[in-house]
Amino acid sequence: MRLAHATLSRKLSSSACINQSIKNVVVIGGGLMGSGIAQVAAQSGQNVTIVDLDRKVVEKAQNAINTSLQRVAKKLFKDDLAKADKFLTNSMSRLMLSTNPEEAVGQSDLVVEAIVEKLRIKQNLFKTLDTVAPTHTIFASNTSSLPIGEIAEATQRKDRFVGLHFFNPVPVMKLLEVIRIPETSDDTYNRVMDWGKSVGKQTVTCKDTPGFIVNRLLVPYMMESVRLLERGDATARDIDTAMKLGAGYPMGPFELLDYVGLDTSKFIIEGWAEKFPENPLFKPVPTLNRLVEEGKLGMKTGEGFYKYQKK
Ligand SMILES: C[C@H](O)CC(=O)SCCNC(=O)CCNC(=O)[C@H](O)C(C)(C)COP(=O)(O)OP(=O)(O)OC[C@H]1O[C@@H](n2cnc3c(N)ncnc32)[C@H](O)[C@@H]1OP(=O)(O)O
Ligand SMILES: NC(=O)c1ccc[n+]([C@@H]2O[C@H](COP(=O)([O-])OP(=O)(O)OC[C@H]3O[C@@H](n4cnc5c(N)ncnc54)[C@H](O)[C@@H]3O)[C@@H](O)[C@H]2O)c1
Repeated sequence: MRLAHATLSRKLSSSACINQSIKNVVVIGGGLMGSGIAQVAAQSGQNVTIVDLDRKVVEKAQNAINTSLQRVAKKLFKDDLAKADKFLTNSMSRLMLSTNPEEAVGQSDLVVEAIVEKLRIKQNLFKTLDTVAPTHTIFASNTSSLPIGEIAEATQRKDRFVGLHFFNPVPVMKLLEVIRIPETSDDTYNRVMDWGKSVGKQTVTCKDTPGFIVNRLLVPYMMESVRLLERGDATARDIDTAMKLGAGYPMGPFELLDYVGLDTSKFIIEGWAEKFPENPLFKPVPTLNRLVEEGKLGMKTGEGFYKYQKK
C-alpha cells in the first residue's frame, strides 16, 4: 500500500516538478543538526518533515525547535508580540514528525540526511530512500567528513546528489557549504544554491575533499588542542581562555568539542585516520576515545571535557 502510493507520487512528481522550487523538505535525523536544519527550512516557509528512529527523539526535536524559534522570534519582532506569536505558530505548523523515512520522502523535493557519522549507515539509508523517493527529489548529506561521492554510490541519482554542510547551531551560523561531486548536474547545483539562500545562509562551494573547507581546518585544530592537553602543557580551561582572548574565537576548542559532540568528533578523526594513516594531523586521539567510551559525549549528555546542567 505504502510502496504503491510512493510509486504513484514518484511518477506524478517526475513529470511535473523537474524545475520547480524546493517546497517540501524531509530531514532525516532529529538530533543537534537535523532539528536545526528542519527549523531554518520551516521558518523560511517550507513544509518540513523531521524523521528519526523513535517517537521520543522527534518529539524532543520538536521541543528544541520550538524553544529556538522563540529566541529567533524575539529577535526578529522584539517590539511586536503578535507578529512574534504568528511567526512561531506558522513555523511550527509547517513541521511534521515521522519515524518512517520511506513514507516521509513520498512527496519530497529535497531530502537532507543528518544521521550518525558512519558511511555504511548513511549508504543503507540512501539506498532504501532511492527506491521510494520521487525521481526529481534531490538527496543531500550533512556529513562532516565522509566523501559525498561514496555516500552517493548507494543511489542511482548521483546527478541529484550533493553535500549540504550546515554548522552548529544551525539557526545562528550563517554558512552553508555546498559540495558537488563530478556527477552533480548544474540544475541540482543551482537549485540547492538557491535553496541555501532561501533558508538564510551564505553559500560557499567546495570540491568533495576531506572536511570540505571549514572542518579541514577546524578539526585538526581541535585535535591538536587535545594533544596539547594530553602532553600536560596546559589545562583545558586555560587553552580555551587562550583561544577566546588571544585569537578571538567565540568558544575555546574544548567548549567547541563538547558543543559539536565528542562521538561525532571521534567518528570524524577515526574515519580520516583509517583512510589517511600517513597524515599526522589525523592521528587518533586517546582522550577523546576514552571520554566516548565512558558515555561522556559533551553537552548533549551533560558531560564531556566539562560538566553541564542536564536540560
Ligand atoms: C563539526 C561540524 O561538521 C561543523 C560545525 O558545526 S563546527 C561548529 C561551528 N560552530 C561554532 O564554531 C560555534 C562557536 N560558538 C558561537 O558562535 C557562540 O558561542 C554561540 C552562537 C554558539 C553562542 O553565542 P553566545 O553569545 O555565547 O551565547 P548566546 O548569547 O546565548 O547566543 C548569541 C545569540 O545567538 C542566539 N542563539 C544561540 N543559540 C541559538 C539557538 N540554538 N537557536 C536560536 N538562537 C540561538 C541567541 O539568542 C543570541 O541572540 P542575540 O545575540 O540576538 O541575543
Ligand atoms: N554536531 C555538529 O556540530 C555537526 C555539524 C555539522 C554536521 N554534522 C553532521 O551531521 C550529522 C548528524 O550529527 P548530529 O550532531 O546532529 O548528531 P546527533 O547524534 O545529535 O543526531 C543524530 C540523530 O540521527 C538519528 N539516527 C541515527 N541513525 C538513523 C537512521 N538510520 N534513521 C533515522 N535517524 C537516525 C539518531 O537517533 C540521532 O537522533 C553527522 O553526519 C555529523 O557529522 C554535525
